[in-house]
Amino acid sequence: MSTPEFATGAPAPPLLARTREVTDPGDLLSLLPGAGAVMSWVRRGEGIVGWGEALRIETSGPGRMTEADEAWRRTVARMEIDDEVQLPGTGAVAFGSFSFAPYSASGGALIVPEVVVGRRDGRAWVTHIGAGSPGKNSPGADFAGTNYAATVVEHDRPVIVPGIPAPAAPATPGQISYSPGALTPQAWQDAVAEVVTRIRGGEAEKVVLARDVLARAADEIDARHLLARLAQGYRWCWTFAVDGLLGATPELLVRRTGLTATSRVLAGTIQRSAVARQDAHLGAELRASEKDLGEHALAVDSLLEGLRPHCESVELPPEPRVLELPNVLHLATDVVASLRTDVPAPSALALASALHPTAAVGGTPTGRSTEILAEVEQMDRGRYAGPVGWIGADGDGEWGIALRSGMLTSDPHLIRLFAGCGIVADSEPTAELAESEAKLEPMRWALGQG
Ligand SMILES: C=C(O[C@H]1C=CC=C(C(=O)O)[C@@H]1O)C(=O)O
Repeated sequence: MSTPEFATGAPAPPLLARTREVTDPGDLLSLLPGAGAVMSWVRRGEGIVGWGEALRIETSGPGRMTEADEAWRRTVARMEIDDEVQLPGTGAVAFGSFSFAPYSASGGALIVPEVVVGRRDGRAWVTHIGAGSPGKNSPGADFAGTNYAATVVEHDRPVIVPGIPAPAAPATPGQISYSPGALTPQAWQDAVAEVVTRIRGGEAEKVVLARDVLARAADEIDARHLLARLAQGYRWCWTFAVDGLLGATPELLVRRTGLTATSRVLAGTIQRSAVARQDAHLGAELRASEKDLGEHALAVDSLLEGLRPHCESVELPPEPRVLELPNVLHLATDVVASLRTDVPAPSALALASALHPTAAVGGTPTGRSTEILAEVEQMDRGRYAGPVGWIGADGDGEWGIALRSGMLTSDPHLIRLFAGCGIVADSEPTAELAESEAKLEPMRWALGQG
């Protein structure tokens, strides 16, 4: 399978994207073939999965998202799009993920898969993307190399599209052993204490401090096993996979649908107790916690600051609500905004670029807090806590914040897991370590056998 790459300044090869409605293909994630890169943006059974690489756009540096956005626009302008379904996620689609830090060696990538399968509001579709040579432009075009067998509904008559048999079920990774990443748990607690001292000294108001943990598996790690588990256990999160980064995030940086932008801001956390019925009081406790409300307000403010210049109106509830996940409860605010009509609307990716990093993953003020976390964490976060999601040909798309995630490495037995916690003046190192453990739980669970 070829993986064309091009510098963002170079002309993109012309591509043809063809979308057809199909009968329901069942669980989207179980369609992912074993070999090669897999892509996912799935929540509660809906969304898109993709595989193969028709095109890859790689960028780096502070302009990594805006450059990718421009390269995508140029690519789309030269594409031929034959889309009979016309829903968000149909037609030409690129999955993407971008580093948290501007100068991270991880940079960012937009990947156009060869095959995308999606489901939304009870309708399902398959998109094939390939070289748009003249012979492939006819309605009955043959997409060589297609590896998805689908029943396409054309003129109300099912037509079988040739393909290879359904993929075999992914293998479990076997026994897992964990070891500290950049900092041991004790060293990370010391780092939390240092950040608290710096915050009390007036250097910043809030700093989100992250840690990494290495998970080594006895057998090779199959991303599809992790994705299936995450989607099963964390249905209300977005189960994502792009370029080796995968996870189940509860936080939506921005979704653009036409002139509407929506966002789900999370900050302020309480761990759930092992016994669900002992949880009843936790939501009220979280909603009354001055520390958590303060952390949350800063995250909302940072989002609004980035969003307002692009909007005619912004709506949000006066108080955060409590979002219940299997491992933690979060304070959550859903924001809905109408984009300006007097200027061309920024794409979903351009909006993600304008909003990243919010104080849910960076801190307040943004500049100083991100300097502090870079000094104290002693690691490159890579793509963790950066924007992850997808963009369509019209600029609509969804970008989450890559939380509750792991990055596959060149060693097929090794994955690097991440979790971070908002640190404010009255944070307590032991409590923050426990909170980070709770945030690692989805990925630990996904690696498990159960
Ligand atoms: C940085 C993470 O979570 C953020 C999102 C929700 C709640 C958070 C908190 O309470 O600290 C964090 O701001 C993470 O999961 O790695």
